[in-house]
Amino acid sequence: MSSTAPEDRIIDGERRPEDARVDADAALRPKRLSDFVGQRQAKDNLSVFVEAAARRGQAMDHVLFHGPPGLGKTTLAHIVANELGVNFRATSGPVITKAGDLAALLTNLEEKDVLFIDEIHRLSPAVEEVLYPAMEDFELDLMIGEGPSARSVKIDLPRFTLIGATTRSGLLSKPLLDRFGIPVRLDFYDENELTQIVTRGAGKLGAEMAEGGAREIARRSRGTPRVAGRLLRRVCDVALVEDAAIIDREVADRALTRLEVDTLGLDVLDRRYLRLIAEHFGGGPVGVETIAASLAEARDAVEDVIEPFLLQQGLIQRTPRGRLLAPRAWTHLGLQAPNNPGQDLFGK
Ligand SMILES: Nc1ncnc2c1ncn2[C@@H]1O[C@H](COP(=O)(O)OP(=O)(O)OP(=O)(O)O)[C@@H](O)[C@H]1O
Ligand SMILES: [Mg+2]
Repeated sequence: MSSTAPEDRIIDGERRPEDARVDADAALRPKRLSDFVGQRQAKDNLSVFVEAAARRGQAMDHVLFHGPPGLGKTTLAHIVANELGVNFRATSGPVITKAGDLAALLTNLEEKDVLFIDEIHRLSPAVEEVLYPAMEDFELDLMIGEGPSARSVKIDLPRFTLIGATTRSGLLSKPLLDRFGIPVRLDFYDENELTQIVTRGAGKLGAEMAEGGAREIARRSRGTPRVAGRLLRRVCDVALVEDAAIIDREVADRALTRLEVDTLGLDVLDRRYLRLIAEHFGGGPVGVETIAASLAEARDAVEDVIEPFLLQQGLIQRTPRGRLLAPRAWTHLGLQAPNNPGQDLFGK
């Protein structure tokens, strides 16, 4: 059995080094809310808050973007700063190791600026402590010195907007969560939205794309724009080598099949996950620890990278006793479900 590390998968939404160029590519990344496809509710809300802030002439309330990787959290953070017409300063949870690092960032902000903290669930508790009064009262409480001579000083900060992003909002402490006035959850995109994104992306890459080709790529992109962008580039490569003048459904299908991305957008690792539960655990329920160990993957990777899409697609279910294969997964694998499927479904 070939072992595909999560970071090697073409269809995982997680950011990879090769994406850096494209993610950061100013031409590909939508810059205005109106260019941003999908996430209708998030966009509607944000546009109201942006306008209200502009009318009041004040900093916008703090925003938390949460949801699976590659759905547009960083993109939206840039867009918000852009729409507000303010500076965008970016950092990330693991980079801020000391309270002083955060203090330095905060004191360098200008009035109404956006401070973006990616992977905000990875802030250390000591750094979080500094963040609370900064978010709430725009004050910095710093301890200077150590031991008996230590004293605390308060520094006023400009009113700023903190934008946090996380794939794991469950790991955020309650006090931190409570300080975000505008929590925004991003969800997987539907096929039409991704078709639009692929079509637009093909235009920017200068590729001839038929509607059927765009739709085929969209269908197999796991509801994730980053995956759509990645598949698009690979399909374009194949089309180039094949001398295909236009990318239609057949060209896209051939290319994606060659990349082992199946009709639901599942790859080798997803199918291994599903087969494992089907063939070794009779369809489940089986605990996530057991699954992770059997796949030789980290539990985090299983929960954050593999499962969200399988759950969203109704291929698996989460029960108190573990993961259970849904009827759709049996059909997709071309396997017969056991006679008493789902006997645990009703919490017996
Ligand atoms: N709605 C969208 N329309 C067009 N392109 C999009 C959209 N959302 C995301 N993208 C593109 O998908 C890629 C990933 O987006 P982004 O980096 O914002 O995701 P993310 O949610 O921050 O991911 P991560 O959790 O890994 O940080 C980028 O190339 C971005 O341009
Ligand atoms: Mg991001």
